Amino acid sequence: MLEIKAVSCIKQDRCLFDSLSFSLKAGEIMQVEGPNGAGKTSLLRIIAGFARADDGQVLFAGEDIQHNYDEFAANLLFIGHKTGVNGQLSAYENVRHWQAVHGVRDNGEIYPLLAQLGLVGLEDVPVRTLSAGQQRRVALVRLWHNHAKLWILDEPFTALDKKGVALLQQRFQTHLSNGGGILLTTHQDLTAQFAQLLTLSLEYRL
Ligand SMILES: Nc1ncnc2c1ncn2[C@@H]1O[C@H](COP(=O)(O)OP(=O)(O)OP(=O)(O)O)[C@@H](O)[C@H]1O
Repeated sequence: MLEIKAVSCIKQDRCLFDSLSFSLKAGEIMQVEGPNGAGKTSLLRIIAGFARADDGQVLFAGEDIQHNYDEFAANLLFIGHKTGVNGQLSAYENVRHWQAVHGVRDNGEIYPLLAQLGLVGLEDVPVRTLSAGQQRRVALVRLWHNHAKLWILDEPFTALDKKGVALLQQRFQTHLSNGGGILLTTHQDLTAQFAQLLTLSLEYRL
């Protein structure tokens, strides 16, 4: 699915990583770990094509993502630190917006889905008035409403309570068994839930 070939990244004259190579196959989950400032977010942004590597290549389905970025983007779901939720809109309106972007009509699934995510009674208030964990749950609705094969998630468990964490882990399992791939950063220990977890450790380099 994904192949990272000799990727390097330099920020503020500091080499965060150099000649980094690895691959992620369908059905695999990889956790990128390392101390603050090691370059985890920078790596995810390069793989998503939001930033250019100083050297190296990112391939998706055997093709450099820069050659046909639109096709890669159609297969990618990225949720970063900034969750992409519009705080002025309600949860319902946010989901409608994401659907509209993907040309999907309202098929009556939004309210049941928001209920599944524990947002009953909160569907129609501005998202900015919700708690941090509730706002995160709104952002994560996209994981239930998207057909992207590759998920790149920067700290997706942030602010979630135990039930939220379990719900998200369950969703990951379904995605993996459907042949999806997941690349994520998290301080959550996922080894018990994902026997097949791959780990990439970045060191803080001076
Ligand atoms: N756009 C940028 N311009 C300049 N420096 C940057 C930029 N983005 C990141 N950096 C620097 O690159 C380094 C790595 O940042 P990055 O956010 O990738 O780390 P991280 O491992 O995700 O950290 P954290 O665990 O704190 O989220 C930091 O020292 C940061 O200051």
